[in-house]
Amino acid sequence: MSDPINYNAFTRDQWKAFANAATLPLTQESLRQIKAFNDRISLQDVQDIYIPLIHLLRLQVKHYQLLQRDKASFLHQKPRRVPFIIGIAGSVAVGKSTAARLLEVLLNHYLPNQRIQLITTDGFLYSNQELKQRNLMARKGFPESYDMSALIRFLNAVKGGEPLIKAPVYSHKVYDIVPDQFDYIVHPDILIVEGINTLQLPTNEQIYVSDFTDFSIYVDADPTLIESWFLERFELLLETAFQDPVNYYYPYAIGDHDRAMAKGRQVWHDIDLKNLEEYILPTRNRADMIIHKTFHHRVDRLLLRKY
Ligand SMILES: Nc1ncnc2c1ncn2[C@@H]1O[C@H](COP(=O)(O)OP(=O)(O)O)[C@@H](O)[C@H]1O
Ligand SMILES: CC(C)(COP(=O)(O)O)[C@@H](O)C(=O)NCCC(=O)O
Repeated sequence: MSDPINYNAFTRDQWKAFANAATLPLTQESLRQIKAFNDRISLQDVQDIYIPLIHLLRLQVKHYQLLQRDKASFLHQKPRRVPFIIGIAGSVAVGKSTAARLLEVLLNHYLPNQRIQLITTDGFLYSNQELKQRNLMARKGFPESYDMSALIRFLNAVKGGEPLIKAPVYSHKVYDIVPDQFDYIVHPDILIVEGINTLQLPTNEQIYVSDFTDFSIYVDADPTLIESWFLERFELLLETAFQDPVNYYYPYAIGDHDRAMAKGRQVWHDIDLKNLEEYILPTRNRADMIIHKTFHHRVDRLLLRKY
């Protein structure tokens, strides 16, 4: 497929040249934080791909904050910090949460005066109990499985500057919403919102998640590769989180390994790939930036919206 006309496309080598020569090196502590959440992340990718991206984001944030200040002055309002929201979209298992956490560490390192917080839209999925009642257990991740109006209210509260905002929490470990557990959003300057639906058009709402995001990133890869990342993660989870008797996949974790992997392939094919093809991929060309990954999660191309 040819590139859409409203994007500039860059190879990895072209993109890495945009790194600022005066960039501070990462400290041992930041490197430790990156390795702590995923020791397979390539530090070459951090250097070549993510550091130039942080510089671009720094420009975006600076101009956004100036614009908010000037707008308040035009409207004779008291200036206030309006959070800048970064949306990260893409398929299940493409690496959104890994990219989001990496950006969080790097933004903390390179923008030390800004308060950075991270949230995932999984928390706005209906609970398994609610999904079962609605006959949606096989549709987890599809648009109708999220409480989109709660997500929109949450984002509106963040932008509106409410002092303490609660966000529900989803656990991959138990495969469900965790009752009575919340993430607390407290006056962030930058909020990263990661989730498959951050670029999606709503089914019932008048407002989109993307009405609240100031820079959106779509993490892209060939579906065959994403399937292999999904199955690798599934296999790892069989040995770890799925061993918890309350986990949805527990019967597979304690049963025959081949049967469990066949289940993983079926879930990928019938649920997550279907969701990718029908609802996620069609949102790709709404992103400000598309990060394309190839084998071993190596980023090979980037597309940046021109206007
Ligand atoms: N940059 C990366 N380098 C190495 N492994 C990665 C990278 N990004 C993601 N992964 C691995 O790919 C799988 C899916 O990533 P994850 O961030 O959980 O995806 P998502 O949030 O999109 O579902 C995980 O096993 C994760 O460890
Ligand atoms: C909760 C999710 C919709 C979100 O996915 P994520 O991008 O966080 O991996 C997904 O992990 C999921 O549970 N999909 C339903 C089918 C399955 O993979 O079990």
